[in-house]
Amino acid sequence: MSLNIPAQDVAIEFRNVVAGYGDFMILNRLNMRARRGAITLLIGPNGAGKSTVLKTLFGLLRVREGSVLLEGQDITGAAPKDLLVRHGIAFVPQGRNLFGQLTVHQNLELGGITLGMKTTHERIPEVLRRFPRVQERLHSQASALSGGEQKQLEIARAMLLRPKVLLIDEPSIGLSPLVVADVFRLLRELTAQGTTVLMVEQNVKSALKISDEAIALESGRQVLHKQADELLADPHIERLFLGGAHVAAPAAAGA
Ligand SMILES: Nc1ncnc2c1ncn2[C@@H]1O[C@H](COP(=O)(O)OP(=O)(O)OP(=O)(O)O)[C@@H](O)[C@H]1O
Repeated sequence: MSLNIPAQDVAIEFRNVVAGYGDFMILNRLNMRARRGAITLLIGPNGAGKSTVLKTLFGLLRVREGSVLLEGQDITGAAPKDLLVRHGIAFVPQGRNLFGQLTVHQNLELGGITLGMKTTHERIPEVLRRFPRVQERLHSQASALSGGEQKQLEIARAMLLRPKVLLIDEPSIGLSPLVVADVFRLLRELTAQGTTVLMVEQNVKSALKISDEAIALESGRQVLHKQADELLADPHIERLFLGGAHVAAPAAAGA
């Protein structure tokens, strides 16, 4: 089951993608499409291959078969640096990914290293306007920031490159619900400006509330692709993250 996205609105497409670690394949002929300018949430049980989708898209895992397309262009086999610089795909992985000993400003400078210092310095104030908490801590050591501020800094650093697509893996880990709400709000703002977001998040119900669409994976295949609000209203929603999303819901009594 899949939502029908007109070809010109498809930002990301996986066509029959096989990818994995060593001899063990995690994505098993995965077909999926994510809409341009939308937040698409990847859900599914542990080990379904959600993070593997992001890593494959960012060129960290080799595509063994099939192809990956960005706005209709074949990007299969491209290196992470090219995906970032030439194709505008940014990746914010799980956990902490900052240079803790450096200041917030220095982390931003490093994020813009491929742009050159002049452009980076022009863009830093522009990006920081959307991240007031990060701006306040500009000259602090990155490791001194709270978990939420660090995650915001990672997103700010990715936004310096004005990516078309932001891949974000489990942004809520270790953050309080209020801070998570802040991070989610920020992602919403980014899509309002045309960025496409593909997110993996265990906090499924909160994430669905700010997502447009959701794709459920099981054993490296898409088993469902629906509007986020439709899923939220589904009384059997738990099956999506426990597995069994493809099993038809029991018919309501009298239906
Ligand atoms: N570096 C690695 N080397 C070998 N196997 C790996 C590696 N990373 C992940 N795997 C395995 O690949 C499978 C899919 O992992 P992936 O992280 O994509 O799952 P996921 O759907 O994101 O689930 P989770 O919610 O558990 O992170 C898992 O069985 C995992 O053990």
